[in-house]
Amino acid sequence: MKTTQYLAEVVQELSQTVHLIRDSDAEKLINQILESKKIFVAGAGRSGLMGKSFVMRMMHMGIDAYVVGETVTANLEKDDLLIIGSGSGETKTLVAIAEKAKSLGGTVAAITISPESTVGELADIIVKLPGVTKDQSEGDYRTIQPMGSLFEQTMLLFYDALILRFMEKKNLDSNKMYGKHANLE
Ligand SMILES: O=C([C@H](O)CO)[C@H](O)[C@H](O)COP(=O)(O)O
Repeated sequence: MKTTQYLAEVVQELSQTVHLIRDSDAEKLINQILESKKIFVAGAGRSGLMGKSFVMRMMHMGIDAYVVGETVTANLEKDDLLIIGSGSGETKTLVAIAEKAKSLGGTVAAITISPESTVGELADIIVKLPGVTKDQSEGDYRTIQPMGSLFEQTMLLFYDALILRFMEKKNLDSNKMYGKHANLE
């Protein structure tokens, strides 16, 4: 098959996953972000890369947001929210980070394929995304893509959709947000 035919298949998979996400879950997450003082986003590997792009856009909206593990990341306190993006919900470093956040009195949200996973069990808010886990052992969705690619792509687009919902709620537009874009690049 040609590369563009594969691309069309990927887009087709993504257009189907959209309908399997519950808006009520997304709205709970949005409201919690709006109520929280600081927002932390954690994820490993590719799931972590998607989280980084979400933090960047939150920063553009004026939200006090951090990527867990960066040199300049602030301390998590009681009124803060930790968002963990993990397909499996079993990545060891993320389990430890979720436990630590809970012990500090923070709220934990999980974006995952597996609400019944360890991270899912620790979370106060869960957004279940369709896909299959990286070992392809869990998930109720079939994909032509390797490992957790479908989940990771869905998560990136879900994060971008959350940003649009925020922009609507906070009456922001791209021009206002661009004023906060890095200019030393
Ligand atoms: O990097 C990853 C991998 O390439 C899977 O497709 C994963 O995102 C990383 O290993 C984290 O896994 P999860 O916590 O299960 O998302």
